[in-house]
Amino acid sequence: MIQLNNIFKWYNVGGSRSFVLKDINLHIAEGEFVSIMGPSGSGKSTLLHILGLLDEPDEGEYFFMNENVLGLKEKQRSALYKQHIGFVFQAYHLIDELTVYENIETPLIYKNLKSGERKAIVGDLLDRFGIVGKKDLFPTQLSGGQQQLVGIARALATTPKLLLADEPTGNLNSKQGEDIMNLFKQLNEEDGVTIVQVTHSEKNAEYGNRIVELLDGQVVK
Ligand SMILES: Nc1ncnc2c1ncn2[C@@H]1O[C@H](COP(=O)(O)OP(=O)(O)OP(=O)(O)O)[C@@H](O)[C@H]1O
Repeated sequence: MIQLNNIFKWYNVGGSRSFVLKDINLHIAEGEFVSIMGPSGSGKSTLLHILGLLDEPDEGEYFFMNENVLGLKEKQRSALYKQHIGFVFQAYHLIDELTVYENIETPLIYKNLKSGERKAIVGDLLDRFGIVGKKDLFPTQLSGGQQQLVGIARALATTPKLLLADEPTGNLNSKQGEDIMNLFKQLNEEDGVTIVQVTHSEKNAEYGNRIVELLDGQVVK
């Protein structure tokens, strides 16, 4: 599903290159549940954003579902994202002016689904996540755990093949974190969703089946 070849990412700082990712080679097969670990600043989020087509490397190749992603035009890349990828952010990134229902519905509007279809999908997700009673509330009226559930429901609305999550439990208490990890495990095992998460937690990493360890922008394990 994912093949990264010799990926480099750098920023120009004070006239010289400051490398964030150095020669990353990574293969992730469909159906895997991978955890990216490593110290702060090692490049985990940058790598996840590149995998999610939200950022681009400065050098290297990225094949996602056999497409040479870096050769694509912005419009094609965004179409690929909308069709196959769901992204869950640590800080939820919900739209405060929209209700829970509308937040989950947003990616479906971008996908040009008809109102009736959108309604059915959002209804199912609200049900599955046990938040039917919250559908007319705004994000600020929810707890952190509930907001993250909405973030995950929104990421899953388009039934992505690949779910990317950047510290999805970072702002949650341990019970909420466990619930989300169990949900990821279930999505991976029962629905076949490929998952890549960034985590600082060994315990969370154990829910997956493989750990990729980054150190100073390089894969060390
Ligand atoms: N716009 C930028 N200009 C310069 N350096 C940047 C920029 N964006 C990110 N970096 C640097 O890239 C490095 C990697 O950042 P990244 O967020 O990928 O690390 P991380 O491993 O996810 O860290 P954390 O665990 O703290 O979230 C950091 O040292 C950061 O300072």
